[in-house]
Amino acid sequence: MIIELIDLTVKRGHTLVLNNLNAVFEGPGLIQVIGPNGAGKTTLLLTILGLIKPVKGVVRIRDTELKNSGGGLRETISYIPQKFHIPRDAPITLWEFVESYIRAYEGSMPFRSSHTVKRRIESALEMTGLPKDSWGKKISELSGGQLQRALMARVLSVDSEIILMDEPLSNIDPEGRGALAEIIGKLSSRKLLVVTNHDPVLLLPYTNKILLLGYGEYRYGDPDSILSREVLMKIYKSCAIVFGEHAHIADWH
Ligand SMILES: Nc1ncnc2c1ncn2[C@@H]1O[C@H](COP(=O)(O)OP(=O)(O)OP(=O)(O)O)[C@@H](O)[C@H]1O
Repeated sequence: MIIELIDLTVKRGHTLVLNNLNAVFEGPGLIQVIGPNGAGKTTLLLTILGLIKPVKGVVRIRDTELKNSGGGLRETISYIPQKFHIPRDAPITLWEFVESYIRAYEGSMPFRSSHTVKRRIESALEMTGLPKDSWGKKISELSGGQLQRALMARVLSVDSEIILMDEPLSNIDPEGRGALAEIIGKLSSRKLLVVTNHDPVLLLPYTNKILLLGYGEYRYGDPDSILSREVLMKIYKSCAIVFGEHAHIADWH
């Protein structure tokens, strides 16, 4: 799968967030999208999803095998949002939260047995480290980190070719972060993942390219070229703390 961003220019209100952005995300592989708060990471994902209309330029999503085929490919995208509001009185359990995603995602596909669906839900919940005694809990009673894992479980339970993840590790404790990073890494060998992040280090071993956004500016390339002292200091300014030849991003997110 390929996502092409061509002259992509996006405004939120009167703010120019993305300015003439050109990049090609090619899968399978992991693309990290980094940048300071408000740089446009979420905006980019929403634009790829077609939820925000660019003022100029286009997003093209196509299959490497079916060049220029177009049409219908948006169904192959899953999305993990950064914020997910659950009404306090929502009656749905964690199990049903994942199940409903499979049913919605595969609504138009041939009927699958409840047994297969059950196995996929169990496996997705286990993979994300959600304990069995939480599976029957109301989704509104989960902690922020558990909800983040539940969102990941939903995506793992289906087989989309492209997955957009908005800060999937941000609410997770350090041990869980390592485990989820490993899951993300494994997925990236089969799928195209576009992951926004504030700290690129954990996912670095799996990362093909990094897109660094910086208020209308951007840099796109191999991790080595983007995580260089010069590039980070240009975008993060005083928050890029330099230790010898290395730069560290101190981001207040
Ligand atoms: N609904 C909205 N209406 C108007 N402007 C918005 C809206 N949502 C975001 N913005 C603005 O768009 C710009 C980019 O926001 P976005 O959420 O894409 O940044 P981000 O890089 O994801 O930030 P963060 O790291 O804080 O999650 C910011 O200036 C923000 O204030």
